[in-house]
Amino acid sequence: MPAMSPSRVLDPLSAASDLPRDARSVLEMAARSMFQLFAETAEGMMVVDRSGRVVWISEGYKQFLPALGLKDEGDFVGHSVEEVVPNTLMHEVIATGRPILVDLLTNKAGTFLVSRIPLRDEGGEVIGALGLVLMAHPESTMQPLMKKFAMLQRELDDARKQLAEQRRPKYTFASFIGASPEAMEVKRQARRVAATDSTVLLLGETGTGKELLAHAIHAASSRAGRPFIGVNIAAVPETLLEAEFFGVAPGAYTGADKKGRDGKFKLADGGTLFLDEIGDMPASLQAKLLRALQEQEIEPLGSNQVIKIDVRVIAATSRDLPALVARGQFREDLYYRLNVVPIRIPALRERLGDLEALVEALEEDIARRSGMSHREVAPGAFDILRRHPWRGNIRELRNVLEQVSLLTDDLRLEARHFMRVLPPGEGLSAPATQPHEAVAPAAATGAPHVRPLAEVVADLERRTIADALRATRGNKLAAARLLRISRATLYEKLAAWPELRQVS
Ligand SMILES: Nc1ncnc2c1ncn2[C@@H]1O[C@H](COP(=O)(O)OP(=O)(O)OP(=O)(O)O)[C@@H](O)[C@H]1O
Repeated sequence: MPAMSPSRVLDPLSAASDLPRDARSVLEMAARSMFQLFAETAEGMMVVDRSGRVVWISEGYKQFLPALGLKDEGDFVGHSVEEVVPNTLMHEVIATGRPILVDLLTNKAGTFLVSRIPLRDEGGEVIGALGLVLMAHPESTMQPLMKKFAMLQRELDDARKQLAEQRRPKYTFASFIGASPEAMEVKRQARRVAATDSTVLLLGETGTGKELLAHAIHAASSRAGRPFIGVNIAAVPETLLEAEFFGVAPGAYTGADKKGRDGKFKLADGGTLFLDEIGDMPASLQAKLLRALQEQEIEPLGSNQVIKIDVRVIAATSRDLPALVARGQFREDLYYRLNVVPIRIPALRERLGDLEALVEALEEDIARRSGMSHREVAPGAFDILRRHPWRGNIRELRNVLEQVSLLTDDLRLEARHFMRVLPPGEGLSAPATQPHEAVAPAAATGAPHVRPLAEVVADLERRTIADALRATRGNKLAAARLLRISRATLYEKLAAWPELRQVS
């Protein structure tokens, strides 16, 4: 059977017959040159008729004949394509009229990246098909690409796993240690609210376990399989808060944020958003937050589109919100919107019945994490622990246990060990240290007792920050201004002295 000329096979664009002659000839030329281009650039090309018989092959295709066990073109053209090309799907393309644009064909000649396109007559009926070998042996040519792809895929899987790990609730109700009536009441209220979708307001001094409880509520809710996203409002600079909450639309900024960025509300979609230190929410953003809570929709910065979200909010504060409302520093409507289910977590000094269980659990956790041996706290030491005011609550208790464990190798922690880190009369109301107090006469020797400089400086810093917080009635932004430091720096310092967060 003679090879068919390309123009007969590809009678171009029957639909163009009613075009002006010029336009029609341009289209015909285009079709012909496309055919020419494919024939020359593809590694090989063949045309089969409607019965699946090969009617034409390109020069390039001839290179594959020996590997197919054929001597020359005569052994190929005129034969059924299924007979000469094992595993071909050309007949399927003819039967369905649907192209297979990219496929891998493997047979005795090797593996080929191929493309198969049906050919139609003027009436649209399939009259044959065109087969292209785009790439021979792609497994070797594309191996570096495949390797890179596999590596990127692995990295993506790892990152996804890590993210899921981070978003998985860290704590459950079992992590909230305490069996005192006060602790049991907190757990009862939290369990009850976990079964609903209500907004929760957790109230309590710093370190009482508000964040822990927020995780536990999320873990016990129907949203447990979705993200838990936390934002510490006080720790984010005011100018960045809006973007942090609501996200940034693509193109709103140049540079790093050009592509846009999802805000915490969007990231928490379907799950729980924990707003820590809600009392520090700047007035400028309170209205926007109220709208997000009420309408369950947000508007990313630089966009004029609203996005629907489905987020359960758990807010927390150690500050006196009604007092902030009374002073006009917190919107009343936002306060009522947040105060749907308030849960007050008692301070550690109000539930000293839990002290032993907490010490036991925290000691175990410290030993596990640090690799140090497990320490036992002697009964006598508990007298001291019970007398301490614990302004930093369970976080402070944990820090004290950690400090004492580091100071001694003794497996039993006695009162004397704790006395080294819990000085008697410890209290924030003590008068501010004057610089000369760094050198005080040592009672026994009469020689001056010189304290390490870093200790004295830290002490002074702590008291000055406490003074600033007292002067501003706990308003951290105002305190930072008084101290002429940034809000972020103030929060860094407060992380070291959490008990100061209560000062107001
Ligand atoms: N009932 C508890 N049982 C065990 N550990 C607790 C308990 N409460 C708090 N903790 C531990 O104390 C530390 C402080 O808790 P958390 O961060 O939840 O307090 P917070 O009230 O959110 O503090 P802040 O107001 O300063 O953010 C954490 O290490 C937490 O695991």
